[in-house]
Amino acid sequence: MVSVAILGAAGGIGQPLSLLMKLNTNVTRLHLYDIVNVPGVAADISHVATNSEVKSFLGPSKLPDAVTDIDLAIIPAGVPRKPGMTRDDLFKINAGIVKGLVEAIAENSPRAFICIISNPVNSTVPIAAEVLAKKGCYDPRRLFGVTTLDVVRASRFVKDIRPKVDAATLRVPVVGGHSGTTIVPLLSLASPPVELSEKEVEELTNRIQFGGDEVVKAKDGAGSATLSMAYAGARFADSLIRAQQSGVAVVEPAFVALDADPEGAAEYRNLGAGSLRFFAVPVELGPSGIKRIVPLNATISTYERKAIAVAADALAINIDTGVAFATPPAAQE
Ligand SMILES: NC(=O)c1ccc[n+]([C@@H]2O[C@H](COP(=O)([O-])OP(=O)(O)OC[C@H]3O[C@@H](n4cnc5c(N)ncnc54)[C@H](O)[C@@H]3O)[C@@H](O)[C@H]2O)c1
Ligand SMILES: O=C(O)C[C@H](O)C(=O)O
Repeated sequence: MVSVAILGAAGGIGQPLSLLMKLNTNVTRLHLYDIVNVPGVAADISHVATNSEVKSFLGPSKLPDAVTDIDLAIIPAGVPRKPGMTRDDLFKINAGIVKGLVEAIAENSPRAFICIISNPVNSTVPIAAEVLAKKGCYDPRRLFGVTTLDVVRASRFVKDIRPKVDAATLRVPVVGGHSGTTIVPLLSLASPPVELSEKEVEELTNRIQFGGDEVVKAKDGAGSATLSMAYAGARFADSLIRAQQSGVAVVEPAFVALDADPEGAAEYRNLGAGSLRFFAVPVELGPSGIKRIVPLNATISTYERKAIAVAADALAINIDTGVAFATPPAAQE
């Protein structure tokens, strides 16, 4: 029995993500919540011939029911970028949306896994952590910023310059955060290994860091990545569900609290994460969420080390911004 709530289910990501979760045969109940249009989305998806039940929840008065008795909440609610905007420009609107949704989850399903897609992930995840802590139900092993799209892009973009590579099985670790230069692909640790020149590494790194901008530009005012994000979000959710159900180790990247596994985090702290509370790392998932932060067990290049240092400076600001929003400085005393 796996009950999943998608909050923001009528949106560009929410709709295809809801469909993909309806196709997931491990899901038994699907709660679709939005502040607009969600009855139609739910009615439509409910006709797909899989065994799960689909229920629609429209508007804030239905939010508590939408998040009652759920195992997993996926949050793509909020505004997307338009050309010329950074993800941080979305903070003003999305911070409050994420805060309200996570409060409702904490009150009604305090043990649910929470996957946050809403940008800026580098700040919305710290907001969620603060909200959960205030509600007395924060477990760092159960809260995830979804960064799967970054590794999906990394695999695909390598394929673009090395056509013989299998994009579906190539794995490139991506660490740091989820915006611009906070996204740090570790191409030297691609598995299976890929030989790349210095110039290729620089160009690929830049493309992976700014892959989101390619889509924002191409959509020309109509939003940002939705379909590839729905694929990435469904992949992450499926990994989480499989790990919980079967106990089989599944590794995925995510932007998580490093204190979910202080021992596993040590290597990343030495590589440049320093004292940051949150960082994107590969995590091994198990029945209770994060089982461990997976070590790289390898030496990264000087270029990658420098990129992590750049990422860490920006991330410190993003994380502080999120924490200060959820717990204003006067209240932190
Ligand atoms: N983590 C990632 O890799 C990643 C990738 C792509 C997009 N995103 C982010 O995901 C978010 C959603 O993008 P989109 O393209 O689906 O946007 P969208 O505008 O198409 O959809 C957002 C949906 O959220 C709903 N919504 C707004 N306020 C809400 C509230 N308080 N409660 C519930 N639902 C609410 C809207 O009604 C809408 O249906 C954006 O912030 C975007 O930047 C993240
Ligand atoms: O680029 C964006 O604003 C959306 C998302 O974070 C992405 O990486 O595609």
